[in-house]
Amino acid sequence: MNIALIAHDVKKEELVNLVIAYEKIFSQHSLFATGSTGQKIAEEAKLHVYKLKAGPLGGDQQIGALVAQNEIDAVIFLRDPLVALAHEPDVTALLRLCDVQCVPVATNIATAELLVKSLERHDLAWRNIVHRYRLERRSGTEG
Ligand SMILES: O=C(CO)COP(=O)(O)O
Repeated sequence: MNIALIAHDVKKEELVNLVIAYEKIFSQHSLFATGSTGQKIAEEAKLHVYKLKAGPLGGDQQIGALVAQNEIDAVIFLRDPLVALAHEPDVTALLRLCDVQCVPVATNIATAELLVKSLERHDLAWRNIVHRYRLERRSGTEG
């Protein structure tokens, strides 16, 4: 599965701790992250992360583009709920696209932990079936 990890500054430590605590599970998936979040996870959790741009410089939108292509299977986005950010529209757009594509998204640590445990139980395997079905339909219409 392709998992997107994003955290605002006050939540970065929390996200890194989650990744370290569930390193065994996260190491079985491909991780994508906005710039500074990805940097911190790579350094502290020692896992490979595909790093996109920093959130305020378009990283949220890049993750959103992957979600729109249905290339992300789950998003953990620990937001700072107490401040308004200059790139708030990007955050809202990303969450909207998750709803459009029915991508599971966790915005706090409690839900994030449930999502990680569901990865372990392969609860998201249905997404592979959907991917395969779409690919087959696409190749069927091309041929
Ligand atoms: O701002 C962010 C998400 O909106 C996070 O971006 P960084 O991971 O680059 O700090």
